[in-house]
Parts: sequence; C-alpha cells; structure tokens
Amino acid sequence: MTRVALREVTKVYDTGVRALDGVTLDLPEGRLTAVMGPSGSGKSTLMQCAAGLDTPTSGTVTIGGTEISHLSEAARTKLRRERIGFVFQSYNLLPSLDLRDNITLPLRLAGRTADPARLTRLAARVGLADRLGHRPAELSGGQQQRAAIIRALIADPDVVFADEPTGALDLRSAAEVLDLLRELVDELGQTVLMVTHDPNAAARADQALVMADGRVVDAIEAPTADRLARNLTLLSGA
Ligand SMILES: Nc1ncnc2c1ncn2[C@@H]1O[C@H](COP(=O)(O)OP(=O)(O)OP(=O)(O)O)[C@@H](O)[C@H]1O
Repeated sequence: MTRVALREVTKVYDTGVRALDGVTLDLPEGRLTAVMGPSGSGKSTLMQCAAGLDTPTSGTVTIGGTEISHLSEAARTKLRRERIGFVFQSYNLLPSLDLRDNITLPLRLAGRTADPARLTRLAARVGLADRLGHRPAELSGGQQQRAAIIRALIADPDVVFADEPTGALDLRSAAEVLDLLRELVDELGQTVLMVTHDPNAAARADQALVMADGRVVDAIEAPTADRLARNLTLLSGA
C-alpha cells in the first residue's frame, strides 16, 4: 500500500522560483526512502509539500488515502498531528520539558493521551528507559535525536518525515540513529522519508530518490554510498 502519493506536484514560490516541477512519486508502506540532491534542488520543498506543511501550486498530495490539497489549514494541521511524525536535524525538543513530556506533547496537542505501555516500550527500545525524567540539556545529541524519533512514533503515524536527521551528530551517534530508523522500518513496518546530504545515510535506504532542478531525476533501488556520491558529483557539476 502507498502511504504518501504525489502526482505532478509543482511548487512555484512568489519569487517565481520553480522549486518543484511536476514531481510524481509513491512512498510505499514499510520502506525507507531517501531524498538526495544538490543544494537548491527542491528536497526541503518536496518534504514540506508531502507532509502538508506547504501547499503545491498544482498537483495532488495524498496521505494515507486522504487527498490534502482541498483541506482547510485547520484540517491539515489535524491530519499532520494524527498521521505524520517529524524528525528534524535540530531535534526540536522543548528545553523546559522532560523527555516524557516532550515525547507526548504532539499527542496531547491533538487532545489524546499517550499509551504509557507504548511509551515505555519505545523508550526501552532506544535505550532511554531511565532518561524519561531528564531534560534535553542533560542528554547527548544522539540521545536527544532518539527521543525525537520516539516522539515522531508515539501516535503510530502513517509516515515519518526525517529532515537531515543525522546532520548535527557525530559519526557514531549518526550510525545509531540510522540503525534505529532501519529498525522502525524492518521491525515495525514504519514508512520513512529521509532527506539527507550524506551518501552514507542515504545508502541505508531501500530506495534513494535523486533530485535536480525540482525534479526526481533518478530512483536507485538498494543504493550504495559510492553510487550516490558519484551521482551527486555529476549533478553538482564538480
Ligand atoms: N520560501 C521560499 N521562498 C522562495 N524561494 C524558496 C523558498 N524556499 C525555497 N526556495 C527556493 O526553492 C528552491 C528549492 O529550495 P529547497 O530549499 O527546496 O532546496 P533543497 O534541495 O532543500 O536545498 P538545501 O539542500 O540547500 O537545503 C531554491 O531555489 C530555493 O532558493
């Protein structure tokens, strides 16, 4: 089943920049899809449109069977809270809240309560079971990112969007976060879209989409870091 589908999605900003130019793609369930491409190729815009954070100029976006372009802003916000998990490069944890409250915040904003058993299970899985009462500043970057990943998963979303999730981490913490994302896909059947500049990160994906000038110019199954690095060098004209 397709969790997210884009059909001929074009985004032209007010400045006249055509950031997306007729993008059609499907994010199949239970797969990790990476998006790569040179700076300015449209990766962030793609994620924003696919996640309902921004509206395309034309084309359609369907999330979990719901076509979102005709939804009101309030309805899109509700859909994002209920069906989408987000992971950002900068973790986006609130400093004044402990991990438990950070992780359950999106659910509480949606007027729901977290299942304590699910929270405990997820925290144990990522090695944070004894840290739930700690504030973000008391944790390493890798631990904060793992907490952010649980926050993304707590509502059992249709899809998780991860924007440069390893961008701020050292090699070892980055590897742990990538292992975790792989586990979510392989063991929980999660659907993940990850934007990354790092060919080694993208090589952990089932498929890598390569963007250039607002289009998906390549879709590589079981990508290797070497192949992706070569591909990007060619596109950057280096
Ligand atoms: N809010 C905006 N208003 C106007 N133009 C924008 C806006 N956001 C992005 N752009 C332009 O759209 C194009 C695609 O930008 P986007 O941020 O999607 O690329 P990217 O591949 O994510 O880049 P990077 O790797 O540098 O983050 C660029 O030319 C950018 O300058």
